Amino acid sequence: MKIAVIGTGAIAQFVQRMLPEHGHELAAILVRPHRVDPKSPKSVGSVDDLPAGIEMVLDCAGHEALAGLGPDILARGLDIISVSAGALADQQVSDRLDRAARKGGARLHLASGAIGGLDCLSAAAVGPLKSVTYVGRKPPAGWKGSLAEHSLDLGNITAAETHFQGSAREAALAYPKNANVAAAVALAGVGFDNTQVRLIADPTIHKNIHEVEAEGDFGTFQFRISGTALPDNPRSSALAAMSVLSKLDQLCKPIVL
Ligand SMILES: NC(=O)C1=CN([C@@H]2O[C@H](COP(=O)(O)OP(=O)(O)OC[C@H]3O[C@@H](n4cnc5c(N)ncnc54)[C@H](OP(=O)(O)O)[C@@H]3O)[C@@H](O)[C@H]2O)C=CC1
Ligand SMILES: O=C([O-])CC(=O)C(=O)O
Repeated sequence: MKIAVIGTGAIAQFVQRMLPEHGHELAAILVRPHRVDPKSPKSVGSVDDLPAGIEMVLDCAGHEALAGLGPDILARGLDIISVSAGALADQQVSDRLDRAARKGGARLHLASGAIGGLDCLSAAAVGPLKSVTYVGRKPPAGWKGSLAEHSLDLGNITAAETHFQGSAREAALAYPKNANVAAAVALAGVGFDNTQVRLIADPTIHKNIHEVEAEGDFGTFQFRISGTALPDNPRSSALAAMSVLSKLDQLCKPIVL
């Protein structure tokens, strides 16, 4: 496929690097207008400047990019694969994306991101589900630049500290760079308002640990992943970048899991 990637950060760089190996062509890199690289013909500063023939847009940039650029892209009939599930916690953003996708006959595909087990949760939700809880635990550096800094001295904590407890909607809105997993779990399971979330800064760990527990007519479910962060961003797990490519692969296959 001929691909446009939004962003040039840790996830975007990983995805851009891997595209040829997965049989795709990186045709454009969509950045903020003032970030356009005059030395790179692929660098564009607006949806209008995307070259003809793009078949898929990969949002590797976060909530602001999906909320700001997503509707225009979808309304033009272009599908998006996005890492920014948490942006949908804002009902207005979600409605705008939904309307644009219907108008353009396009689809917004949410990458599973740094978590797994979403297939099990969404099947179990048919049951229905009784409860879903998600606990996100990262080393202090993984919470830099987030709301955690308001309640914790991240550089000096010596034991695990909870800095957020509430619904997935509150988590996703308050932690746009850290709680997309909470949003994905919510969307697969019992929704933004009924998913209970706890976020923890833990100086004793070196991985991003995500745990989900669910209960319902299907039985019980426990999921735990200990994810390696991307070298360029301790906030983001490598699996989140990998999940963009695996979603892209799935969309290209005649037989899908
Ligand atoms: N689903 C999941 O499990 C996960 C999701 N994420 C989401 O992915 C996002 C990106 O992660 P990561 O790559 O590590 O972050 P980085 O901070 O390394 O990179 C973010 C990139 O996105 C660009 N960007 C942000 N907003 C816009 C915009 N409106 N238009 C164009 N470009 C934009 C930034 O450009 P600039 O420098 O100009 O701001 C930068 O190039 C996170 O913010 C988070 O929301 C992250 C981890 C896991
Ligand atoms: O990358 C991770 O481990 C999780 C993350 O940032 C998110 O959920 O937004």
